[in-house]
Amino acid sequence: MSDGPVLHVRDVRKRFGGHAALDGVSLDVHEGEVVTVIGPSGSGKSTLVRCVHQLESIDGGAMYLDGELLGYETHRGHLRPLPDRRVAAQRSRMGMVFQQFNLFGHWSVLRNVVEAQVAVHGRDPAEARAEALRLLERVGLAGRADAHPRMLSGGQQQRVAIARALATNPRIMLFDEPTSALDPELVDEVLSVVRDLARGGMTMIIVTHEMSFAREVADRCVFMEQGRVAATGTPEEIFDDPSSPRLRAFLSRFTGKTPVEESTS
Ligand SMILES: Nc1ncnc2c1ncn2[C@@H]1O[C@H](COP(=O)(O)OP(=O)(O)OP(=O)(O)O)[C@@H](O)[C@H]1O
Repeated sequence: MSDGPVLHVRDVRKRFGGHAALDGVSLDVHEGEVVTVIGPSGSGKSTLVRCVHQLESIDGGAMYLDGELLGYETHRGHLRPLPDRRVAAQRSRMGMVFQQFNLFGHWSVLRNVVEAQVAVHGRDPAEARAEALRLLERVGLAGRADAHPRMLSGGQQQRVAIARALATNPRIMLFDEPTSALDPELVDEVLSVVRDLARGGMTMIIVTHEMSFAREVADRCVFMEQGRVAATGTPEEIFDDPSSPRLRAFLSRFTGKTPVEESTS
């Protein structure tokens, strides 16, 4: 572990065909910090966390976890991609929660939370089971350990996914719109688990369209637009005193307030 940020993202670029999904994104996330990422559809929010989790390769820039370069190593003075098993090891130091839960449907809830601990971290199965039960308790699902995911509501499935992501004791949690696939009445139960993690000092990046939550839970908020970080600041700076007209216009969609027209942008 280094004294620097847990996650350091420097000038990261990602293209899909001719389109720049990330156009030079830089971001530091420090120990215990909660960073929420907001912005219009297609602005690159999901791509950013997917690149950090190495589900997408990057075309430029660099990312470091605890000072260690992600996805590449230096070999004879040149960078080369890391072998898959080392990518997997780096990935296992981050917990990712997806919009669509991505649980294994043929496994019980308990096994979903146990398996990565045993397979990736080589944890003793009995220890992994005890840890999984502790985490299921933490997300309010200790009583559903033997259920299969299809027997659970979307909100419950997402809480299992959070428990699973926590089970490998990650340095950082990455949430990619964790409530977007949920019926409105199930959103709060998931947000309250994320809120508890924030209070507990977990380092997190949360991509979300839930504006009041993005404000409430964040130490720092990032507004993305067209593959760039268009604004970053404290929740007060972003939500109460938005510096750019485009940020104001974006926020007005959620508050219903009309932004003040300005000639420059
Ligand atoms: N696998 C892919 N192949 C091609 N284009 C992609 C791919 N993934 C993302 N993109 C494009 O990259 C851009 C950024 O997408 P991304 O999903 O990161 O945006 P977002 O801000 O998360 O949007 P949303 O809020 O709708 O989820 C979009 O133009 C999108 O169409």
